[in-house]
Amino acid sequence: MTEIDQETTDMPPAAGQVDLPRIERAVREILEAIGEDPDREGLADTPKRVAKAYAEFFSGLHQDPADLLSTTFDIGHDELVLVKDIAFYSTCEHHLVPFHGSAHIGYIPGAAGKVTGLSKLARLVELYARRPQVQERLTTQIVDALMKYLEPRGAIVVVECEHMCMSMRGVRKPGAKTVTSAVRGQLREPATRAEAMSLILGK
Ligand SMILES: Nc1nc2c(ncn2[C@@H]2O[C@H](COP(=O)(O)OP(=O)(O)OP(=O)(O)O)[C@@H](O)[C@H]2O)c(=O)[nH]1
Ligand SMILES: [Zn+2]
Repeated sequence: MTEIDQETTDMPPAAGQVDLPRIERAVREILEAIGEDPDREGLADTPKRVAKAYAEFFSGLHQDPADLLSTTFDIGHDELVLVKDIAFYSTCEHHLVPFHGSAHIGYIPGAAGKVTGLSKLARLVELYARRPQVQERLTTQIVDALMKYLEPRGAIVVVECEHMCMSMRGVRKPGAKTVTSAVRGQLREPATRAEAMSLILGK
């Protein structure tokens, strides 16, 4: 059980703990409900494994973007910074199955000149991906965190994903890609936005 300080974070409410034994009990219950024998050899350790996996899949609930983005530096760069093709896995909050793809993140540093380490942008994607999610919220949470902590002139986030809930079940359309974008500040201006989009989409 991991406790966190909710006061100082902008994490969702009730995100304070992962109760591994409770997940184990629930997984055992699901195995029985689908007509399996949770005590057969191959499944004996499965509830434990799933509990550990879930703690990992949802670890972003217990992380605060402030911890990632509060260390910034000024390197006198006031043009677009773009990191593209940040691969990630997330979990669809409707079906609890994966969706996965790439995020592309760009921002134009603001008057304060705040620039963050490039890896922090990838960590920011992980932080929001490792929660029960929908792609639209993931996209806006990333861009809003950039705006809040880096105070840039503008920011853009484009996310492209395949959703397993559309591939392996339901409508069963493997390969269908969902693209979402969120754009803030100066990057909303047509010329700047077009430049960023052409850099993102020019593979
Ligand atoms: N907008 C959005 N929809 C999503 C996302 N992930 C899954 N969905 C959709 O959420 C919807 C849930 O629809 P429901 O009708 O409540 O659930 P369902 O009966 O399982 O739907 P089907 O997938 O059509 O079988 C589905 O259309 C999913 O494709 C996402 O990230 N964003
Ligand atoms: Zn889904």
